[in-house]
Amino acid sequence: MNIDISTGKDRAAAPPVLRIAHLYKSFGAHHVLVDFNLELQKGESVVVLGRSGSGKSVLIKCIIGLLKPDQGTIMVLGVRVQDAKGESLDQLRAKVGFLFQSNALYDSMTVRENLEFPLRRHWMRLSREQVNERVLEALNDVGLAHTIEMMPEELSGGMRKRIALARTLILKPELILYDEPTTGLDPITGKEIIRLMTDMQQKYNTTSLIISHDMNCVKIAGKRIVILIDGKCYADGSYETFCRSSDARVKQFFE
Ligand SMILES: Nc1ncnc2c1ncn2[C@@H]1O[C@H](COP(=O)(O)OP(=O)(O)OP(=O)(O)O)[C@@H](O)[C@H]1O
Repeated sequence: MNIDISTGKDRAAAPPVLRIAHLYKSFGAHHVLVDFNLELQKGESVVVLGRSGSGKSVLIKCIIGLLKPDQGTIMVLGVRVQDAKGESLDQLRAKVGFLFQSNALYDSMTVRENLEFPLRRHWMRLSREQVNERVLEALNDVGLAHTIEMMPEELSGGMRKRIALARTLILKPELILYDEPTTGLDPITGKEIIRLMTDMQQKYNTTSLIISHDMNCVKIAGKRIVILIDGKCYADGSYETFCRSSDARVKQFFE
């Protein structure tokens, strides 16, 4: 049996939410991802840790279909991302949430309108009342119901990150991809965001893939950590295991 360290479940029992097999991506002679492999089961939270320029963003862009891999397979919820087009790509995108490093809020829209936007795009059949309920639930989840009529520019960086998280959660995604979620935040606010992410992951039993080089993020959110070195999954384990590692390339992150 292949037991998952974060959920205690047999990895082989259910199909993975995300399966990346033999992924290669180069830019000219620069080989960024070289036979990268990773599987995430439902409910898992995995942090991909890597130095600046190691290929974390390239990895996430390949997963969401923004970059085309040179070789390999990326399966998200049973769909091969490289083959998904039109309606099937749209359906897949509704099930995968993405928290951008920049938050990507619309500055000309209120918080309410920012949250309604993805709902209107993917859940067109919801009534006005249902939309209101979903917006309020998402805002309550992140503790910011009082900001509903505010503009993004009136919010602090930490609040904007929370609103961006609420906007991701509103579609109740099965998989959430986080791109450096603590960038630009002070360490205390950063920790609050990570705790909120882990609370939400438990509440909705979502699967999370977080790319980061913030060790607070790794410690709090990463029950399972994958270290990206030389374009590969160099090591896969827990924070505690890596803290005890004698491998110099692992130790450089955990010392
Ligand atoms: N579109 C592109 N064209 C050419 N090279 C690219 C492109 N996108 C990324 N790269 C290169 O791929 C490498 C990995 O970039 P990537 O943005 O994935 O790093 P990262 O691990 O996310 O770094 P950071 O933590 O600093 O954000 C870099 O050397 C980068 O210059």
